[in-house]
Amino acid sequence: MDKSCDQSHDSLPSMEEELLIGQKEQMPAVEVTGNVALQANQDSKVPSSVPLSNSNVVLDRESGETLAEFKKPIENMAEDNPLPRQRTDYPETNPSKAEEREVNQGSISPWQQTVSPPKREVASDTQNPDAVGQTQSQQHAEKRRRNRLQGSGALSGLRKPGTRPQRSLPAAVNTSQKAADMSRDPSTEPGSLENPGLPGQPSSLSFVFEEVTVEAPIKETVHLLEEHGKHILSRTNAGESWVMFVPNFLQEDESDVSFKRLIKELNWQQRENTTGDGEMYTEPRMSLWFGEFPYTYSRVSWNLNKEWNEQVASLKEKIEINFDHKYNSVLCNLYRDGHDSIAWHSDDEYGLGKEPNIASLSLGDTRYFEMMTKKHALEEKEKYLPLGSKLKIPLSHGSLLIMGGATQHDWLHRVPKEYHDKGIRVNLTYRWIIPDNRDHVAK
Ligand SMILES: O=C(O)CCC(=O)C(=O)O
Ligand SMILES: [Fe+2]
Repeated sequence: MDKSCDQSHDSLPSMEEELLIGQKEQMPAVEVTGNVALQANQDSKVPSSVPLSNSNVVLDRESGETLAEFKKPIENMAEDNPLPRQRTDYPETNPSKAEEREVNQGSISPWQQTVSPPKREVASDTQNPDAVGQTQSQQHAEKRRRNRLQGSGALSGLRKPGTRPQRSLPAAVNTSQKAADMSRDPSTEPGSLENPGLPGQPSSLSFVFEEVTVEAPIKETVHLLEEHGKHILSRTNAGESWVMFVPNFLQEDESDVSFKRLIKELNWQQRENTTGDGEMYTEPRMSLWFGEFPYTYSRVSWNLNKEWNEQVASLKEKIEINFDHKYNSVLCNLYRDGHDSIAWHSDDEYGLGKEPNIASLSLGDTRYFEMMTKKHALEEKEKYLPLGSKLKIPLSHGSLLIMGGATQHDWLHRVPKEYHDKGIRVNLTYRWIIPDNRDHVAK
């Protein structure tokens, strides 16, 4: 266990709402431009057939030097990888296929349950056999009672802590338009209890209601974590989950130099991956692996790469000295702009051991790192953060985030796409591959 982490205070994360999140732009002195094609063609230095408009060129603002050029395959950039990099070590914690898709499409918790609405309901008390013999006020009271019961029944027992309640709102539908549709469903055939109109025709007196499940306009609870220090997230049967956040781990000038060097010197690659259904997709980011062992996550494998880049190695040493923890490998990620992302996953490969310690150093534009508890952890009793809520950590230029304890077992994390101007961001996630487990890195 990381000694320096044990020494630090176990403070709760800030409970501020998302509204308080402020963008602290810390743009290093580099410039990304997509207009080089135009300039190049005007200068006639580049053959016009070269499709440069599909690329980002990174310029050093001070020297004007080109640091790197990244191709942007727009057709692949539009979508995030369709499935998260979900590992299979702990199958009971994995969201189902359908849930995984939801996770990638939006901010719905993967364990959120959908309330199946009853197909149709008749909302006309005047046609209701139960209403016969009742006075008008009795009928109104009965109607209110039914509505109350119906309202509570729609959600009872189905919603788990932390999920957004789904409200079933009745939506009036045109009965004549729906007549053909209704005749296919015996329970809504006119004349049945559900639809007391005459057989063969919809009742002119009754309104046919269709229950539509809509997202309740209730904001998901999002906690912003931006305070320096160790934060205990949860305690479950698997143990304590914690993160250590050091917003200014590197000085500004050290961050700037590292950022430029990493962009320029690393042989960044955009990898192809495969979904659980066997569909190929291009990862929406660039990456590179350094380590004395090969590494496999999802269905992407990296060969061992012992030729450590000098800057990546010296940053590793700096973290090791400060936090008394050793790392023997690193997955480097480069997010070209806000369209690049990494989907919900946990770094829980067997080769990383039971309680992986992962040190994540960020350089360049600030991106939000989001965390949420896995399904199984929701059932646990002891907790600090309300399980099911989401955590947002602004990973800024020079910041360090260490994840430890049961975090990979009980929590998922991602860097979502952002649909406003975002510059390049480099992230180095240092890990320790247990030599004895190295042959089982792939699952
Ligand atoms: O870019 C980041 O901050 C996260 C990267 C990550 O989660 C990973 O490489 O496993
Ligand atoms: Fe990760």
